[in-house]
Amino acid sequence: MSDKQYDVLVVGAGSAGQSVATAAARAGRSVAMTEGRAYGGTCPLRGCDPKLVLHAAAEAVHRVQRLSGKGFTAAPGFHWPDLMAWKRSFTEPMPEKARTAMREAGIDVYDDYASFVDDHTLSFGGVHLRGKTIVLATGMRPAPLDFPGHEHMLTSDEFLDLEELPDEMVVVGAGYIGTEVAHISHALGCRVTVVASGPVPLEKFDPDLTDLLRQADEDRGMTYHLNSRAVAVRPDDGRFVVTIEDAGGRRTEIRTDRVIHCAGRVPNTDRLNLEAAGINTDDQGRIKVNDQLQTNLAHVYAVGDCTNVGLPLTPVAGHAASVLSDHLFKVKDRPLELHPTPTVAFALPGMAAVGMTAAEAAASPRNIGVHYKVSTDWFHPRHRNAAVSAFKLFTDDDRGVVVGAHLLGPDASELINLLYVAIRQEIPIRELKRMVFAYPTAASMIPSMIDG
Ligand SMILES: NC(=O)c1ccc[n+]([C@@H]2O[C@H](COP(=O)([O-])OP(=O)(O)OC[C@H]3O[C@@H](n4cnc5c(N)ncnc54)[C@H](O)[C@@H]3O)[C@@H](O)[C@H]2O)c1
Repeated sequence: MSDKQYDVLVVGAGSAGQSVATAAARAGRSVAMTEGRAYGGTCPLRGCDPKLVLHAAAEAVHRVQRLSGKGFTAAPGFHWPDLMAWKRSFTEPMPEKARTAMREAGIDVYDDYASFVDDHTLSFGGVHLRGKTIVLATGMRPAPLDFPGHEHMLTSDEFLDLEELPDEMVVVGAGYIGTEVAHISHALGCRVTVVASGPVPLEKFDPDLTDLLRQADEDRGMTYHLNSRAVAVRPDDGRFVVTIEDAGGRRTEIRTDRVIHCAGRVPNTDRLNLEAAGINTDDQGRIKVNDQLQTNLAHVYAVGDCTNVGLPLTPVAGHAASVLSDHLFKVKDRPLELHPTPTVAFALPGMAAVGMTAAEAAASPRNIGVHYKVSTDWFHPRHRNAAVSAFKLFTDDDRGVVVGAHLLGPDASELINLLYVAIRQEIPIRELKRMVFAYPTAASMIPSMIDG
């Protein structure tokens, strides 16, 4: 028996949930939404925004460090608590702002975790609410770990709230989050050891570029333990000892101030009681949806990081939410357009990729050209005395277009967007080579990136 019925129930007030809820309200639907944590979700509170505030500071210091002896005579003074206060000026207003925006849009807002009672009914905030349509946008969180002492580690969320930057830290995991935490912390003065489960950091990026990044990191004093996993953590006189194990089973102990858990994330689906509704998930617990973001139940949709569609990235969630809103509120049906999706790891320097990967190029039956160069001595990186710069482009030589781009170096995070446009719009290579870009910018390297 439900207390009230709505046209649309939205679970999760991150960017995807807010976007669909607002579109529903604008379309005249009655809407209730609920959020178990603070309104706003990962990107503005525990992800992109606070990370970028820290990264901007780290990048500034890093650039000065690279120019030491080339005009700079001293490292800039740096005070972590001031940076945290600056970060909080972004994060702290967000929950109230987001919650108020939802209420002003006419949405009934709740602050609780929702769980299914039956396929049309959710329980939250002490009530049972029935939705004609239900949208799940619950996001992800740091994966629970099971090795002894894992509770002594700080999650990446907690790293973003540290009151003091430790002198030393061990970063467990070298995906996007581990790499970003490691680079930010190292640039700002922390001695960093990275425990990477694979042969390179950032395994989802191009292996040649990730190896170059690792070499540059080691040259400036970061320590990597590759093909290794953290298997235990124990407190030790105000510090911590991490036990790591390599692929051959050899164990090493590392003593450090803080241990940061960057060992993966899981979808927030376990509290939803999906079984009560009979909603299917994949083997990683992500909600299975079709290309209209519909689950196996016709009236239940899911969007964003909690689904099995697209990379767990903010712009992907934003695009999916907009496609779903148009579909649900009958503006128009349009396809998800997620290929290619540009992606950036905010390392120092940045790593970015879009389109065909090396593995896909090797397996492709097409005539694929590979244009790989270490470009550290090209003008743009050299002006900045970058430690490393490199690119790898894949071209479809029958069609004369770029199909994949992989970048490491200063301004990679911006340059990748131009290459995304080139790939998505299938701009002929002969056109790209004729374009006159502003000089000396990162973009001005594009015509020279493709041989021939
Ligand atoms: N800049 C960005 O766009 C950005 C930033 C952060 C996160 N994200 C998104 O969030 C997702 C999650 O990122 P992530 O970095 O948390 O996860 P990830 O899965 O990319 O990396 C986690 C790594 O930790 C390793 N690992 C697991 N247990 C370990 C252990 N005991 N010891 C050592 N290593 C261990 C895993 O093998 C994996 O390589 C990414 O796929 C990305 O899409 C994107």
